[in-house]
Amino acid sequence: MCSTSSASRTITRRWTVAQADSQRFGARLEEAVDQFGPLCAGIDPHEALLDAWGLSVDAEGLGEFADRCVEAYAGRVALVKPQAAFFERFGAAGVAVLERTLDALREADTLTLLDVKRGDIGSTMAAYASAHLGPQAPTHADAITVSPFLGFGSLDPALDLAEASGDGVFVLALTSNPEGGQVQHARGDDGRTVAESIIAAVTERNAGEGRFGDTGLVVGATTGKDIADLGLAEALAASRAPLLAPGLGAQGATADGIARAFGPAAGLVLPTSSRAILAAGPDLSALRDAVTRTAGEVAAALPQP
Ligand SMILES: O=C(O)c1cc(=O)[nH]c(=O)n1[C@@H]1O[C@H](COP(=O)(O)O)[C@@H](O)[C@H]1O
Repeated sequence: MCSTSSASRTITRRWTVAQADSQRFGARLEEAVDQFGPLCAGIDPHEALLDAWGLSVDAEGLGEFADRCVEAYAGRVALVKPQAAFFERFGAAGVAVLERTLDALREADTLTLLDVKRGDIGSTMAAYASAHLGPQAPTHADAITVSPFLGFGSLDPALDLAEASGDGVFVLALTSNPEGGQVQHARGDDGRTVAESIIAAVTERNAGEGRFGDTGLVVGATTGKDIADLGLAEALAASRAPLLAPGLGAQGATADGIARAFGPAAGLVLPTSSRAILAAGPDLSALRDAVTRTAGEVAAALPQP
């Protein structure tokens, strides 16, 4: 009797842990990458792309653009990254399109990373986080990008809400723009670069997690020379952080170049492309072909463990 109830408690506990685990962002991402490969496809409705697709440069054109992206991306890639700026520029109507886009991808079981690069003092950060993380959030994504340059600790409200709700956070570390080094390569009193300190803080958060922790890092696909010069490849490989690597295609990075640049960390990289894929639109089958081709190139260059 006693042993039966202890066995059933063990089974219940195992089930609860397994259920919680499958709801964690890192676990969901791992499943998606296993199924679709590591490509993250971006939705960046630049004005030039709206024009090229024959759409009006307003919330209506934006809505048609985003709907077409959902049709092309859903069920074809591990992760889709809408860039909030291109929606917010159209005000409330643009934000409504963003909400509808995130909901449609969720309905299709495709993970979303909302690129909002939020960063503020902790109390304000909590409000930013509640806009996007957790099921109560009006503009809910599976993960968001955040900026740690007000100090890593200022991100705590977002990291804590993500942990509580099973969502993820991607922390900027080494960005793809040339100006980033001015801040990210600077060294603190301990001799470490800012980028290295951010990687260390994320590694601490991901301790004990599976292949992907819930806290990712953003490391531009074009930063190969910096990764080598600053000696960061081993630290990235040990971080358990999904490594969002924007810059594939339009910014000059290639899938093979990303594999070389990240070396031992290559198995954690999510190469990210927006304009290079979107240039294939507006024709839906051409857009789908571009997604499939890019996903194939990325999967071949970055074999999964
Ligand atoms: O956080 C990002 O996504 C990001 C970080 C970075 O270092 N560089 C970078 O380009 N990005 C974003 O990634 C996307 C790159 O778009 P494409 O250059 O068109 O592929 C844009 O949405 C950028 O805002």
